[in-house]
Amino acid sequence: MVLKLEDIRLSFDGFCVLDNLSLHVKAGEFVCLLGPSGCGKTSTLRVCAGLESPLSGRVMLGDKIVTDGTKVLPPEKRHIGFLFQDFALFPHLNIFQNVAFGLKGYSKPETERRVLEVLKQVRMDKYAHALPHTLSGGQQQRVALARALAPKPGIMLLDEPFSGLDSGLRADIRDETLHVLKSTNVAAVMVTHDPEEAMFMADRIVLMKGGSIIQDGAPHELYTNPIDHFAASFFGEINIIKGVIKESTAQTILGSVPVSGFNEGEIVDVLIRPENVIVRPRNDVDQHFHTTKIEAARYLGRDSLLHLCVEDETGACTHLHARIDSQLKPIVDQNIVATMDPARAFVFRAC
Ligand SMILES: Nc1ncnc2c1ncn2[C@@H]1O[C@H](COP(=O)(O)OP(=O)(O)OP(=O)(O)O)[C@@H](O)[C@H]1O
Repeated sequence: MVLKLEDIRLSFDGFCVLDNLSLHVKAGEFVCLLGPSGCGKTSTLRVCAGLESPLSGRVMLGDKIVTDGTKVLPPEKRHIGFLFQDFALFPHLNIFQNVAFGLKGYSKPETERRVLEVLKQVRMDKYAHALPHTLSGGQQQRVALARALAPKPGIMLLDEPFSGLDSGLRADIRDETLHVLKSTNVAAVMVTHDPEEAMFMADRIVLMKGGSIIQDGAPHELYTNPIDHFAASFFGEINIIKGVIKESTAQTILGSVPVSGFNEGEIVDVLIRPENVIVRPRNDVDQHFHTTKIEAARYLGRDSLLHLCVEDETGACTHLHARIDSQLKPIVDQNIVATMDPARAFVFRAC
């Protein structure tokens, strides 16, 4: 393991911010800390960096203990690379000097070789003599990445590094950052509150809430096998409908889902992603399906969003969202049949 956090407890003014948090990161692994604002992502990163003293717990970098309770090795002695939202380049130093700044104990020729090597890696070697203010935001972020990587850190810590960039540039820079980090095989821990960004970047996502880790796994595990309502709904909009347990299935207005561990007759929540609501035109043999109408259809580019009204036996309408291929042309008011793939639905105790 490159990084180990064990049972970290951190509080500010008596308010618990990290509650016995443990996290292990392997060599070359890209881990994203994901969660809503205030859940403790940045605090976790700051504990890794040595910028916070936890009440208890331990941090190890490789086999070295760098935080043991309140004994904290300072950040500059940890051999860690940092990349933050504000690039924090020194305005009076040119790009070469900015990157060379963190290289301690290198001879002059070694410094020159290493600086040009990392600038080349981020495609900024042509700008070695430029001053930071003459570069675009994306170029400055690439220089900041080169500066962080120059001393060959054991691990990189990234705190929302792309959030200051506009959306087109952000996509390019995060793609490039991922490839550069992967090519150097450095382990990385990145904070983000954007689930799409986490899925794009991460080998592993650590989902946090209220100072604790809720779920930890590969992006597809969190998306396809969420542990609870919060984890399921964090990765985008989700339909929540009621189900009744009958003979080991949750029976819903969109069909039944096989389950175990619930009591007969129990009311449960069934969570269905809009892309898992399947619609087709109603025909004569469909009497046993609930009456469903398309109330509105919105073209979103790659897919279309349908607002559906599914009527139950009493005529009450359940409003659901479905995402379908935008090539299909839905007709508003059309009578349809709505079902789902039960293997992609999530059943939880009603809350
Ligand atoms: N220096 C501090 N003093 C007091 N409270 C703090 C301090 N730093 C963080 N907190 C509090 O700790 C909690 C966790 O903050 P943290 O910045 O780690 O959350 P976060 O998940 O990174 O949020 P965001 O996505 O908004 O940055 C918040 O309630 C925050 O107000």
